[in-house]
Amino acid sequence: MAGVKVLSESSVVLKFVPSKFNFVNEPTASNSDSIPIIDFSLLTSGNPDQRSKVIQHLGKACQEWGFFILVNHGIPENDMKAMFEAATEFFNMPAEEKQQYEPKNASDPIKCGNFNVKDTSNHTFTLWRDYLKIYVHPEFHCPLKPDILREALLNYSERTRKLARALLEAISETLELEKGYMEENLNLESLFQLFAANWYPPCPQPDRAIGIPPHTDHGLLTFLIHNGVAGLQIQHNGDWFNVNSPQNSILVNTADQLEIFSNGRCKSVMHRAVLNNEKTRISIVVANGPSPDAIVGPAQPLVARDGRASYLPMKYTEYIEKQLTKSQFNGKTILEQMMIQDEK
Ligand SMILES: O=C(O)CCC(=O)C(=O)O
Ligand SMILES: [Fe+2]
Repeated sequence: MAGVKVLSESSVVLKFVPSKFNFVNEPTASNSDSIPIIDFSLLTSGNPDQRSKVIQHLGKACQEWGFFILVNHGIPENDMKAMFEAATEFFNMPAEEKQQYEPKNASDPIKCGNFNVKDTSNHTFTLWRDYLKIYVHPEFHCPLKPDILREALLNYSERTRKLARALLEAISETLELEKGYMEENLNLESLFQLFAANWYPPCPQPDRAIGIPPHTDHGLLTFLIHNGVAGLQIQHNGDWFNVNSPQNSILVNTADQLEIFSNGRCKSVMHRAVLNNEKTRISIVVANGPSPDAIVGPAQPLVARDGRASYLPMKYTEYIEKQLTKSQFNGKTILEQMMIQDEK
């Protein structure tokens, strides 16, 4: 498990992508001025008029895009920097040190390596990315090295957890659910948090490989920050868009459990990470889900309003397990399997 980073830094200059990475990519994406931007500070300290406008805007962002750029979110820049530093130190450690985290079971709390997936024609390929994934809540796990990782991660997971709960409360309001309904039903006090650091080295043929192919995330809300190198693309009404975000913003996407809970109102956005041939891209991702034990189905008041449930309920841990063990890039996604077709 030498990893893509080692491969890209070896003394042999790579001109072509080795065949195991080959993935037929359709990298075309446009820029858009309409990707929603949400000012978090107006939710917490705006006047009532400002606040109700942000709530409206937030509801629209979740329903139409399943994605928004969060600014003035209150997480100090230094806390984000600390995460990039710790992740860089981790990826820079010798292979022997990282080897202990090579995945043995899909549910191991700390994993690192690179990832093989199957494309739609059942052909296996490797992603142009090294990753580190850690379960950080309700149980906190952390590699012993590098030393700086533990404190940075404890702090960042706590801050993002608070932010996730505040945003979910606001989203609950956009769904016109009673205050506390989502908190209680999904037991957000013990919300599940998965931390991931993604390392995408420069790629000699960026359109012959991919960082992460199109997928949706399994939780409620995913937070992503990156080192200033673009690469995230999202799908909207069938077209792909580049996400160009202001410095220090957090990219937030609505994920599968929120689509299910909202009975289809919030959209779990399809997204992918593309490569470039110049710069290493690093992304720091926190996936926030319901409590692992929560049974997630459409919220009852919404089912009553709609006259039907559009998704089947499932325990969240089972959902994660299904997604981890079945390649979602091949055939029906787990989310599609949960949908109840309209009887017409
Ligand atoms: O690095 C990115 O831009 C995308 C990461 C991502 O989608 C994920 O980790 O689920
Ligand atoms: Fe993702």
